Amino acid sequence: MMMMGGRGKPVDGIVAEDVTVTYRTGVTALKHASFSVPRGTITALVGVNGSGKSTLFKAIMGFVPLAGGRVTILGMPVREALKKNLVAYVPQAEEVDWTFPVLVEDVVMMGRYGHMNWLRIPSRHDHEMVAEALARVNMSDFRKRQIGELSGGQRKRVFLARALAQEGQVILLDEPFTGVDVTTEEQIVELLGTLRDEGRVMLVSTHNLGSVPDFCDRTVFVKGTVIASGPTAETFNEANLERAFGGVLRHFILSGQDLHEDADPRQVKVISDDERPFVIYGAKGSPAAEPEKTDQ
Ligand SMILES: Nc1ncnc2c1ncn2[C@@H]1O[C@H](COP(=O)(O)OP(=O)(O)OP(=O)(O)O)[C@@H](O)[C@H]1O
Repeated sequence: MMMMGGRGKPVDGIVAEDVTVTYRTGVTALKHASFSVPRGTITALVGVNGSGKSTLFKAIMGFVPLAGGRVTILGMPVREALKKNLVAYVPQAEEVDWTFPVLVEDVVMMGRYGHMNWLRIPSRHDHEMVAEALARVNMSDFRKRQIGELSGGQRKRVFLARALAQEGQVILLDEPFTGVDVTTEEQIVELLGTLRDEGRVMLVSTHNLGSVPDFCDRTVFVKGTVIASGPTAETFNEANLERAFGGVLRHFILSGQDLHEDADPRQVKVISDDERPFVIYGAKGSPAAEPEKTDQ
């Protein structure tokens, strides 16, 4: 069944309208930011360090008070969506205390807490959901391992499994590809594609610009506010990249024509302001097609 708004309009996944966030220090990290993330899409959140990506996540998670504007999730205020366990968060590696002695399956079970009563005694269904989530990220064999013993990519997959076990309809992923090998990245991208087809909402912050046109239907460019957002095919262009990363990137060559002969054809070449070329990896060519709206 398609979720409908008051006037019969389909309800978007995440809608941020005119959002302003000012920290207690007086720093305004986001000013008048507006964008929407439709259901059944993967949306990239891109911008330089300090541009406000994490702040935007915090606003969606209800972690910071808004100085202005509003955020709705699946047509509900943030508080209500959180209460209903609809929002799952896959954190950056730095936000987690890896020395804390906890097993992989316990981390994933945390995703079930919101579904349990205050005694937090897992039911058979909870155990099944944990096993299924671990299987979906290919981490079943690691379920009895301490989280601290895992590689960066394995840790990411465990937190993705926690989001799956939570049955989050809105999944926020903060830098899921940092410290991850190519195979894990491919597995995560494939899983995100499946979750998209299930009609979930995914917002992914990433510094891996090259892969954005590859797997993100939409892109939100952040620089103290949302400077552009929309289908990747329309927004992921040199003008917006220049506006968001200007000073850092001078050229963004998608054509591949200027690439070295022996370069990987999937490379996208970027030349930084100080003329030092660096390369980020990803496909050139056509961005992911806009998926058809699913009736769910
Ligand atoms: N808790 C806080 N208190 C005060 N200022 C903060 C706080 N968190 C972030 N800021 C400031 O808000 C601005 C945006 O920071 P934010 O962490 O949202 O950026 P980001 O785009 O996520 O950066 P990165 O890519 O490095 O993770 C920065 O100027 C930062 O210094």
